[in-house]
Amino acid sequence: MASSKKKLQGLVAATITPMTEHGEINFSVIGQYVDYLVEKQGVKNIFVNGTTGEGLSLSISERRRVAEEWVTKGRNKLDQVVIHVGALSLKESQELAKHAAEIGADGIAVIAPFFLKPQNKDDLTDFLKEVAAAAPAVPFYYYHIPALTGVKIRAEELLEGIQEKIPTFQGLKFSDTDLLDFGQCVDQNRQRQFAFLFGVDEQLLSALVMGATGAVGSTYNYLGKKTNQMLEAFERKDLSSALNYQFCIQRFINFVLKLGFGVSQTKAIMTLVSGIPMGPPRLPLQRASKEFTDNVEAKLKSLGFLSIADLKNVNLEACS
Ligand SMILES: CC(=O)N[C@H](C=O)[C@@H](O)[C@H](O)[C@H](O)CO
Ligand SMILES: CC(=O)C(=O)O
Repeated sequence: MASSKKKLQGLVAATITPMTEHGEINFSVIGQYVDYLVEKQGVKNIFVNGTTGEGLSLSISERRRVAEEWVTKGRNKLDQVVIHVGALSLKESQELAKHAAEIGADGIAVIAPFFLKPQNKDDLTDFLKEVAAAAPAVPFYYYHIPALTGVKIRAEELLEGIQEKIPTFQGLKFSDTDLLDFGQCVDQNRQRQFAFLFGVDEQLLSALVMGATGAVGSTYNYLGKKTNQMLEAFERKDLSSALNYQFCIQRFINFVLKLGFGVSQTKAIMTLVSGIPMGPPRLPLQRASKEFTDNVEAKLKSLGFLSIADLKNVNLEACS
């Protein structure tokens, strides 16, 4: 087990859950997937069973087995493995939190319950506190993703006094475009050693300026290397290069967003770029179309994200 005390920083890939053509989890490629992230993308942290991993579409027993496989295959290769253990049922969430602790995960994260919803900050804190208490030695992260949960309680408000309620509270994964809220999370907690992990990949540079300490996202599976270049440029205060990288990443994300982008498309893109079969998503999601994949392939090549050796008649707009 990696040390749980060190701060989670840099890029964190939100892992895809690979599936077979029959919709079963394809555990056999997870080892390869770890090596790909580390060796080809320079990404050494992962966020398992979240949005991209279709965590809420898996059964509890599947979620346990997926978490185990990532922890096992990531041993001595990855820096940190964070498991998303959010669920609608507090009991299930606690079971998953306890399990994550048993298998030696480096952190757990929880979204707001999104069917019967918490009405205010105190309701949400009470829920999170009970989950965190099931894994009292594991760093705890709140996963703020209001567009998907429909729970719009501001993160800045939630963070106020949270360490008194949740002693293991370690940070926030902020998947929203409200940079006022994000900035205030950072500003009001400067004395604390929280991790502020931004989750909107196309806007990461703005969040770095606001004080993000790292980022969790789906695109770091295949744009990790490019995004790491942006982080390095930002680190050495070369903002003009950092902006070039961000614009380059934006050109790609903007392109796929217009085509219709979500978890299914992430699976298709990762299959294309890594060569590791991610398989189809699970219902209610439908597999990405062949047309989408073809379009993306051409775009990736024109941006220089994929080899152009076998591509003809492409208008190159490669990013340096
Ligand atoms: C809603 C969603 O899945 N957000 C992801 C993580 O939070 C991001 O990584 C996005 O996929 C990415 O920023 C592209 O919009
Ligand atoms: C993107 C992200 O963080 C997730 O898949 O949960």
